[in-house]
Amino acid sequence: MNQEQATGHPPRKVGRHPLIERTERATVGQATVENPRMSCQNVAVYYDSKKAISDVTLDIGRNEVIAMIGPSGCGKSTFLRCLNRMNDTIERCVVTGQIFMDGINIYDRDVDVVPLRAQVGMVFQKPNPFPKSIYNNIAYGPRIHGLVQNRDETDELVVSSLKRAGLWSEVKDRLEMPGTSLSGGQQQRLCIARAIAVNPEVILMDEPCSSLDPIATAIIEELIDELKQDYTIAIVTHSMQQASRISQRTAYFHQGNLIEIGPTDQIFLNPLHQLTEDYITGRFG
Ligand SMILES: Nc1ncnc2c1ncn2[C@@H]1O[C@H](COP(=O)(O)OP(=O)(O)OP(=O)(O)O)[C@@H](O)[C@H]1O
Repeated sequence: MNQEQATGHPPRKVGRHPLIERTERATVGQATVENPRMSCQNVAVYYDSKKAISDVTLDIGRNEVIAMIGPSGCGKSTFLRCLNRMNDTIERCVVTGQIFMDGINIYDRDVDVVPLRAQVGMVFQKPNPFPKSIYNNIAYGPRIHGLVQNRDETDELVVSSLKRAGLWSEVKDRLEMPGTSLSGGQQQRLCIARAIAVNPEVILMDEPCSSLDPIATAIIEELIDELKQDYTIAIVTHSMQQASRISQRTAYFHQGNLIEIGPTDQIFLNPLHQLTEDYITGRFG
């Protein structure tokens, strides 16, 4: 009698135990998509001689929310920071491989990281408004990048960015107040509005709700769902419930390897890899 006959279930495609698969590098699932927004090829990251990310090949689709999940220290944030070269700001961090966007490898020597980081914006774990007014938190980036020429254009962009981030009605009467005077959830939406104001194509979010209460979290999740109509969003989250609520694809990382990538429903309901299953069922992590 074979396994399927014995158990009523088809055999797992990758069934060996995680502890004897430590050296396995191949990603299971569909890493490529048609017409990707970004395409990562054999990306590895080192902090000094320590390898934090090994050979990740993964497409980021257009207008999708892609979630990065995995146990603490598996490299989710490190990988996310590769997508807009934020790792360049970390001393002794070296990134190898290629990440293509609009046919250009963003790691090419002549790529200017300033416009890249506008095109691929970032929202951090802890809201980090500038020590400026709500208005100037939004206006600063567009002025620096030459996206606005006068006060009327700036006003218009500030209003539209705050509206898109779902914050306008809450702040329209206090635009001159410091950004830091807002609640944590409002500050995080201000940071999202700030990212939106410089006309990004991709928004990276590194655990954007981890410091927020459930109500503020629900508002941000709703916002992410709306924003995907116009942007691609890559989000690192510790919350599997959050990943399943908001993302269309999920990438599971383990010890610096991209173990599995696939449609979010499949990852949570019918993962292909034993390591993914162990993580989502709470066996470790
Ligand atoms: N600036 C740094 N210098 C040296 N090592 C680092 C640095 N940042 C991260 N690392 C190491 O790289 C590995 C991956 O870390 P990373 O923060 O990317 O993981 P993570 O999955 O996002 O973790 P967490 O879920 O806990 O935030 C870890 O071993 C970590 O200690």
